[in-house]
Amino acid sequence: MNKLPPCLVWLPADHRLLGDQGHQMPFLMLGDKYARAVKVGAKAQPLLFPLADIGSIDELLSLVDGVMLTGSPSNVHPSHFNEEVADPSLPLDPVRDELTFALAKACVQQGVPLLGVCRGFQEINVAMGGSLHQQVQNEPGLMDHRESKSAPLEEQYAPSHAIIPVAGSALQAWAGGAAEVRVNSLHGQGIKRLAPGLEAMAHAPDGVVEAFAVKGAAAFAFAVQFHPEWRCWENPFYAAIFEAFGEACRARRSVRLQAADGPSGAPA
Ligand SMILES: N[C@@H](CCC(=O)NCCCC(=O)O)C(=O)O
Repeated sequence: MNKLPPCLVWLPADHRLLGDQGHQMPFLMLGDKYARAVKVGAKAQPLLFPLADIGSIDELLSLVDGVMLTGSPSNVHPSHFNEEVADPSLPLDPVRDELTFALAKACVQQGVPLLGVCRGFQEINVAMGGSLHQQVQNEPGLMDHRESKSAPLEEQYAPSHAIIPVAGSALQAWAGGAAEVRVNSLHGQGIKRLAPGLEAMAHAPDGVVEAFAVKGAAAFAFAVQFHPEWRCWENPFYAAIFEAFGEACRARRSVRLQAADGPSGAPA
């Protein structure tokens, strides 16, 4: 029996300047924990397409079985929801914005499994017509959803607040039917207006949307504001998210390989 090719998941890179002041160079970066969660949690092969641009999206999507939009210290540029930058000291990544907005919409249109995490969650919402609070902690009645940057990483990514799953949602199933589940929280931006094509799957105690599904999506199309990639193999809730994503990607691989073999199923 022929061995199946690996299940491939595209994770778009961050664009960052690294190096000493005055000698900084542009780098393309992907957080280890995102790639590791795809490999260990989804049992798929993480993939980078350096310098991928809007024009190459369709060609590159034909090569993969899923897309994961990761978190990042950079913010979605507020011009995408018609606002000026509130705090210019916070990092941006307009190159990433341009690719991921188009990529998220292409995944939904083409039925490519899509998982968004933190910044990726925010990107999908804005790409589909929603908006963000730029600094949730400054909004009356809302919590501070940021981490303590001086704390050890284990503390930064430890559960810090509860979320309440929406009854009947996929997130409630991933949480084993729990009425609430505790998650980590490392974000300053947050959903202000949920895009019309999205439906909330969970809220924080202050009402901030913490997870959503794409309405009527042909394939897996979910996003979460928290970080389930953090040691997902140690947390059944986080693990269930990546297991479901991996299953969706393997289903896509079957369809993709059949299409590559042609209508008769024989190699084209
Ligand atoms: N910058 C946005 C998104 C926050 C985010 O993705 N945090 C994680 C950064 C580090 C990591 O990749 O885990 C915001 O502040 O809302």
